[in-house]
Amino acid sequence: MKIAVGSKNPAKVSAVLGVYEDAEIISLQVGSGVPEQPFSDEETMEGAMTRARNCLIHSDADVGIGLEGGVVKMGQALFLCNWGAMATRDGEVFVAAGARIPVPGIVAGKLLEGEELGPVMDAFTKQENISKKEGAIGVFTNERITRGEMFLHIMRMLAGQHEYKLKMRKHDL
Ligand SMILES: O=P(O)(O)OP(=O)(O)OP(=O)(O)OC[C@H]1O[C@@H](n2cnc3c(O)ncnc32)[C@H](O)[C@@H]1O
Ligand SMILES: [Mg+2]
Repeated sequence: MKIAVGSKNPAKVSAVLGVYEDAEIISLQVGSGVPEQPFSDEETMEGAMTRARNCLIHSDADVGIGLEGGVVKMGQALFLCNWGAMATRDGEVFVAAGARIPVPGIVAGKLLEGEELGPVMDAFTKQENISKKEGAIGVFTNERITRGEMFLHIMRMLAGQHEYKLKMRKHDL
């Protein structure tokens, strides 16, 4: 099976590798069709789905994967929100969401002013490329859950839904 991932971000690509160890995996920079910083579940999920479909348009892969990070407002707090999508050649699209935690007020304030989480996290931690490494979720959970692990969880839910569908289809025959 050939799998195309719609991102070059190592935190995302490693999560796909973690589930599909034996597959041929390619990474492509594709459009998400949503703002760089999605601000709702709907927007973030749509970004993941568009990336997944774009992977099938721009490659000959059997399966396209889109992983997208955003934030969502709940009450007074902003929560990290992450979605994954898997598109297949027969037109199926599976989706799954990741674990969420609220971000500290100082970070939320910057995002509400229009800044992007990636650069805000780098400034906050005085480090570089946090979004490609442990991610915001890694920083704020003391690295008990890294961005890669969070996406790995999403990948398991995508792969599992795909497998279940194939299993059910076999039973129907
Ligand atoms: O190259 P791509 O695949 O776009 O990877 P990305 O790191 O930009 O990731 P997203 O577009 O999915 O995320 C949207 C924005 O939120 C940032 N972001 C999302 N989750 C993050 C996290 O856990 N840690 C740091 N930044 C994060 C990210 O850097 C972007 O500014
Ligand atoms: Mg991005």
